[in-house]
Amino acid sequence: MTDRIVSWHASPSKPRYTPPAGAVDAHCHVFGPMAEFPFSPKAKYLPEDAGPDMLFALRDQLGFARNVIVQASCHGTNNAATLNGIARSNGKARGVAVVDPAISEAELAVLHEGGMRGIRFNFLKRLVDDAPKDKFLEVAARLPKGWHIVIYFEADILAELRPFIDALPVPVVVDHMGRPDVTQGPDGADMKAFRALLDSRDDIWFKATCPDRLDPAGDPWNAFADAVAPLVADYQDRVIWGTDWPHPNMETNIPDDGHLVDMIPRIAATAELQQKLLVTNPMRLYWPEEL
Ligand SMILES: O=C(O)c1cc(C(=O)O)oc(=O)c1
Repeated sequence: MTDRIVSWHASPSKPRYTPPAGAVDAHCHVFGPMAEFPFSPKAKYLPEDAGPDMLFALRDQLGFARNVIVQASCHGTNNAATLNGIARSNGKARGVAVVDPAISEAELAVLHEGGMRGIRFNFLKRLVDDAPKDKFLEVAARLPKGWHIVIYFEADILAELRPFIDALPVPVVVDHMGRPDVTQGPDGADMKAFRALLDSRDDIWFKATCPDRLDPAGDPWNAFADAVAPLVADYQDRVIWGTDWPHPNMETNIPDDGHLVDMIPRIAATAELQQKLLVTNPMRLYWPEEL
């Protein structure tokens, strides 16, 4: 591994769109700081430090109230950096862990105490060495009460993953909609397959995230808006939103986070949809005791 990557915008703009009170950035990460929380020896990228102070400053600038910090693959199965971010948030962050499937119930309870409310299974070959479905199913069956599974995969393996997803015994949240080709439009093959997945169970949720990763035409990401708005409207009670800051691996076309926030009214046109996307839905998953 060579140089450390800076994958985030140096001076994101102030968004024109103002999120509703209590809005949750429900997909973001922290990197390090490395001196305190070293990266995994198996990490596929080595980022510069992007710690909790930076995350919370961005949260405030963008007009959000809370964060869900998802353990990034560069930290492997050591969740210390993510737990540190949650601990320093004054109750304004919760998280999703990545665990060794052999983790004990006692260790899972410690993660729950630390604010974790789910675990992530990552199927992207460029990010992880292996994704053992049998072991994932085993640990999925013994999660703390109320937890869910976050799953990250690309559209071309959705068909192959269907039996595995069907067997997951808790609610499932799909990262970045399983990376559909948004240039196919709202009725393209990838969106059809993803809708079929959502129709197969009413406890499969998704993140309407990452125009920067999914729309090759770049900002203002018009194909993303066209393809995703109907999905948000049709499945409005099980969709959440996040910045994806600090945008792991984005070395070119790094998004302006203010512009990402300005995508929100384009995929959720009414105040009612925005309230569900940014407040009600993420609160149901991450702070249900407050509802
Ligand atoms: O597409 C990616 O490169 C990516 C990586 C990670 C991670 O490294 O955890 O998380 C994401 O949400 C997206």
